[in-house]
Amino acid sequence: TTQPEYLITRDDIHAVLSKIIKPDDSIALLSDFDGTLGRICPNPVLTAIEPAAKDALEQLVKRSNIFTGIISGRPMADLRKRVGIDNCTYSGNHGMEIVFTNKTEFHYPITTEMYANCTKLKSILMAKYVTNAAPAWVEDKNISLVFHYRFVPEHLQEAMIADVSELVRKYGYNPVPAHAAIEIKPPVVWSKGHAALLILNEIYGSGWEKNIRVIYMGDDTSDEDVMEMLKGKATTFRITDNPGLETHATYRMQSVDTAVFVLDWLVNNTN
Ligand SMILES: O=P(O)(O)OC[C@H]1O[C@H](O[C@H]2O[C@H](CO)[C@@H](O)[C@H](O)[C@H]2O)[C@H](O)[C@@H](O)[C@@H]1O
Repeated sequence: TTQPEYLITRDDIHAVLSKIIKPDDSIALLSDFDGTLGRICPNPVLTAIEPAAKDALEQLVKRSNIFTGIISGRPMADLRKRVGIDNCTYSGNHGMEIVFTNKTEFHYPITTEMYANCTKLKSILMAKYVTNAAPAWVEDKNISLVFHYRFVPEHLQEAMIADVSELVRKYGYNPVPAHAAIEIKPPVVWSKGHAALLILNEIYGSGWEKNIRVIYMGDDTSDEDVMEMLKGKATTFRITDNPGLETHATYRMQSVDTAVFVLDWLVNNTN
């Protein structure tokens, strides 16, 4: 299938943005965090928001015609701390947790059985795969897990991914590929895409797609849910260094630097 345009240069991005956004438009800027506003690094505790992204966001949150929201796989509290900007809506755990600027919170209901399975799954994964020989590790996000395998020798990774995915499915959870990791999500019909729609409906009311310009940027498989669900209602950018990657996004672009360029463009070209 034909894939969307791969925007390489700043001129490419400028040309696209100036076509879709006029200075006085009402804009909803939604973004992913890791790999979009902060660079992917070996350990999630080391990730910080790119200083230029923070500078731009700090200016954008003050604009009355711009709404900003960040939707991440990280737990909400961790995300909020790492971004560190007030007047921004935060959604964590792949959309299952949301906190609006007026402090209203949304939590997708997780059953006791799901919590119990998550705990069981964690201890089985730890016992089976977190060894000196295969230094994988499990990130516990309370209602979801991440199995990180970056430091597992490459020749062991493929079989390990298959085994872990099978085990996750056995416990009714969903394994989703991520950067050197498997995101382990609870069996619920709720994604970053559902969170994006909930946020937009909450902020603007139904029918927002007629008069709000929505932008979404993200770099991972879980961001594809937003790109698919907002098709025709938003302009979405998939960040990837793989020119052959298939995506639901409107455009593809290369890196955190290009995401920062989008933020700076909004600062300089909107009122
Ligand atoms: O939805 P996001 O904001 O993109 O968060 C997705 C996951 O990000 C983190 O893991 C990823 O980034 C780490 C830091 O760069 C990297 O070490 C890891 O390999 C990546 O998978 C985070 O640890 C997860 O909880 C998030 O779900």
